Amino acid sequence: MSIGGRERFRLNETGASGIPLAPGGAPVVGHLPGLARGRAVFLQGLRGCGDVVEMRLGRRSFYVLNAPEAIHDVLVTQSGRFSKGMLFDRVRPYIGNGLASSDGPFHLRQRRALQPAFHRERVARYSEMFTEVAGARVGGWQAKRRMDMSQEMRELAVAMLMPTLFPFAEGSETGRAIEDLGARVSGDLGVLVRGVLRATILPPALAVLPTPARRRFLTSAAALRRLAESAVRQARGNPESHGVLALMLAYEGGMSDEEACDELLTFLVAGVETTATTLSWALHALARDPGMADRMSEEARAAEPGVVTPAVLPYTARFVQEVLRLYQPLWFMGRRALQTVRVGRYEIPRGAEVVYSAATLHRDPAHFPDPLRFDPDRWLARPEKSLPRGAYLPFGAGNRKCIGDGFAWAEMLAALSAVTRRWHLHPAPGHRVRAVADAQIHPDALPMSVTPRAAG
Ligand code: HEM
Repeated sequence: MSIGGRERFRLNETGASGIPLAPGGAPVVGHLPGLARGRAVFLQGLRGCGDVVEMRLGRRSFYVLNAPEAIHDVLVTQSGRFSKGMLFDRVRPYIGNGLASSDGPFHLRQRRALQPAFHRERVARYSEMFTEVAGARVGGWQAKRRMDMSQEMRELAVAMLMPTLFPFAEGSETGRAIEDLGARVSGDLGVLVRGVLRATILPPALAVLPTPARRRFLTSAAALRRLAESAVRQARGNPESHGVLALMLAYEGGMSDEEACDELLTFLVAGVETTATTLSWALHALARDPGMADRMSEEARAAEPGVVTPAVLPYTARFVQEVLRLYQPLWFMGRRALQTVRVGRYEIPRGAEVVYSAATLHRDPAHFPDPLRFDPDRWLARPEKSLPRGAYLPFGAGNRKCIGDGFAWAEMLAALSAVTRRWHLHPAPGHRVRAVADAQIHPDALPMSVTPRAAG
C-alpha cells in the first residue's frame, strides 16, 4: 500500500533565505491547497527538492528537512537552539504543559522526574501485565465475527496503558474500574487527537469556529482533564497507590496537581493512538501475508508466556521494526528555531518553524532499497545500526526522543504474540484499506474476522 506516489516536483525558485522553495505555491494560501489535498503525499513529493525546502502555509514559511543529516542536526546536535514550536503551542491549551509540549529547564526537570517510570526493569515488569491484558482481550474475540481492528487496537492500547498510569490499589474492583474508564477514554482520545490536528493546521480564526467537530473535541478534552484531575486527587489521598502517577507525586520536590494532570493527559495523548495505529498497520500487514503470521505464531508459541522481548521474539521484533518503517504513523514533526541556525549549507531564520516527516524519510530508496516492499528481513541484511544517523526515526531522537519507546515495544510485542498465538486473520472481503493522514497516518478502516489456529 502506498500513501505517496513517487512524484517529484521540479524546482524553479528559492526563497529569501536561499533555501529552495517548494513549487506549486499559490498567492496568499501558498502550499496549503497541496498539503490539504494529500498531506503525507505532499511532503513525500518534496523529498527530491533538496535537503531543506521552504513551503508556505498562508503567509508563514515552514522549512521542510529532507536530509537525514539535517534532521539529526536539528533534533540532536543543535537541539538546544530549537523549541517544540507551533504544533505544541496549539496543543498546549488542551493537554497542558506536559513532557511533550514543554520546553527548556521545565522540560528537563519533568523528564528527569518521569524517566524512572520508563526504566528497562520497570518496563519488563509492565510487559508481564501487557501479556495478561492482551491475552484476555484477544482471547475473548469470537471466531468469524466481523471486527473493526483499528477500534480493537485502540481499546487494547488503552487497556494496557491505563493500569500503569492510574493509582488503583491492586485487586478488588481494579480491573472493572479500569475497563470502564478505558472504554470512555478510548472514544474521547480519538476525538481529541483529531481535533488537535485541526487546531494545528487551520488558521487560528478557523480553528475555533464552533463546528460540531470542534464541540466534540472540547467536550472530550474536558472529559479527559476531569478524569486526570480525579486520578490525581485519588493518588494524593492514597499512600498505597502505585503506577506512574504515584511516582510523579513522590518525585523529590514534588509535582503540583496541575503538572501531574498535564503529564497524565500527555501520556494518554502521546501513548495510545501511536501504539494503536502501529498495531493496526501490523495486523493489516499480517492479514495480507499469512506466511509472516505463521512465522510469528511459531515464535510466540515457542516462547515462555509473558516473556516478550526482541531477544526472545526476533522475527516479531523485525516485523515491528518494518511496520514502524513502512507504516510510520507520524507524518510530520516540528521544531522552532530560537535563533538563526545554520543547518547544512542553509541558514534557518530565528523564529522559523522546521518540519520533518519520518514517514517520508522511511521510504527513501537511498537507505531502504525497494522502499514500498514490506520485508521484515531487510533488517537482517541492513541492521538499524548500519544506517546513517537520522535515516530511521520512528521514535524521534535527541533530548525529545519518545520516553515511551521501550514501553511501546513491550506493548506491541505482547499484543502481536497474543494475536498470532491464537488466531488467523482474514481481511473483510471487498474492503480495500486506504491510508488516511489526519493526526497520524492510519488505515481508513480495518474490518477483519479471525479463525482459531490449531492448538499447538
Ligand atoms: C508506536 C508507538 C509510539 C510512537 C511511534 C511514538 C513516537 C514518538 C515520537 C516521534 C516522539 C518525539 C516527538 C518530537 O520529537 O517532537 C515521541 C515523544 C513522546 N512520546 Fe512517544 N511514541 C509512541 C509511544 C509512546 C508511548 C506508549 C508513550 C507513553 C506511555 C509515549 C510518550 C511520549 C512522550 C511523553 C513524548 C514526549 C517526550 C519528550 O519530549 O521528552 N509515546 N513519541
